[in-house]
Amino acid sequence: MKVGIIGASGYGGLELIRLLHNHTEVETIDLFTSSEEGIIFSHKYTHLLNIHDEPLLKIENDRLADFDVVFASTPSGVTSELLPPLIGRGPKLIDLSGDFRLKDPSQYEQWYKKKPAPIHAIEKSVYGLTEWNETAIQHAPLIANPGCYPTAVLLSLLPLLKENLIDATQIVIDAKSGISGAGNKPSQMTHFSETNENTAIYKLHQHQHIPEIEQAINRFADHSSPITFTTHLVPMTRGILATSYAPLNEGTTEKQLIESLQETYKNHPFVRIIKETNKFGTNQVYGSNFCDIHVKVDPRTNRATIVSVIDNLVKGAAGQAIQNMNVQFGFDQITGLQQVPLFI
Ligand SMILES: NC(=O)C1=CN([C@@H]2O[C@H](COP(=O)(O)OP(=O)(O)OC[C@H]3O[C@@H](n4cnc5c(N)ncnc54)[C@H](OP(=O)(O)O)[C@@H]3O)[C@@H](O)[C@H]2O)C=CC1
Ligand SMILES: CC(=O)N[C@@H](CCC(=O)OP(=O)(O)O)C(=O)O
Repeated sequence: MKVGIIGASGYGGLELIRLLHNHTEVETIDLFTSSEEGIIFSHKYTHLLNIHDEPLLKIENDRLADFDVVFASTPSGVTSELLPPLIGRGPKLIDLSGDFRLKDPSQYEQWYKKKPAPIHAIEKSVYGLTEWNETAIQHAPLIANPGCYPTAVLLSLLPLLKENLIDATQIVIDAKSGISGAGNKPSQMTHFSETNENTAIYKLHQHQHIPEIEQAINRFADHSSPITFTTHLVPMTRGILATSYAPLNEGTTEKQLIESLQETYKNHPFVRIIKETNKFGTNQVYGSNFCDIHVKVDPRTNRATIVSVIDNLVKGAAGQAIQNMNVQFGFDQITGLQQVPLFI
């Protein structure tokens, strides 16, 4: 199949390239740019020498319409204009940005502070949390790939919320991300001298993933309480660790929590439930499409601590996008995504 990537030079784009090169069904990968047309890609990124020595292409709808699938990995506010004219013109569309995730356009305006996508396009888009929305993804013309934090949080919480094992009104989520989550554009926030030897909380109560997580909890687990969600930047390149705390509902045991997770994901190869562990961290999924989940009850407080880890660029972005492509095209979900984590 023929693949096009818009935003190829960004972190999500580079990860798509890395993973798609091992995909047995992919014949060609063409790379698009909004700012560096004609630049030889391997001159910009030496690690792609002898792999992508062709020039970057200008983004043009007629050209994009020829692909089987087009991935867009661009900043928010770009695909809301770029992709709607391509819906139904041929390629399956997979958007890694937040532009089509929120079903209520006023929420997008409020949290992203940008103009929302046209409502007809939002209505056609399907939320790409693969393990929870596979049937809809199969027929979707446009996939709204989930945010990195929501992927880690939702995969760990949805089974327990859906089965009413934990108190949905009292969820507190404390999440930490590596710096690649902020993309390749340098900023004050990601400057080495301000991130090295530092851990910082950011976007307190204002993070754009709050409404995305709440929307998905409502949709897939039928609870509508607001969540407390905080994000932290830690001095590492990749990885997200999300720790959620929730009181147990009457009668819930730790065994039930573990069994709920195991049962939910028994046929899902990328979600691993880690039963016993003293150490649980982002390096156990680094470079892979796994989401690992661990849950433990504190009998002193009767609260559950639910921890999950992903690689933000793989399961949190490019890997899940390719998993969704596999579902759309009827390939085995693991095709191209069997990388063993780079532990050390
Ligand atoms: N980094 C992460 O861990 C995750 C990111 N995301 C989301 O995925 C998207 C991409 O993220 P990421 O790769 O990190 O971002 P980057 O900033 O690293 O890359 C974005 C790329 O988009 C292209 N671009 C910029 N402006 C435009 C424009 N106006 N039109 C077309 N293309 C444009 C640029 O390439 P060029 O100048 O060549 O056009 C740039 O390289 C974002 O929306 C992000 O929020 C989602 C999950 C995780
Ligand atoms: C470390 C870091 O800055 N991470 C980004 C995650 C970006 C992302 O996935 O945002 P979208 O919803 O726009 O896709 C953030 O917290 O905003």
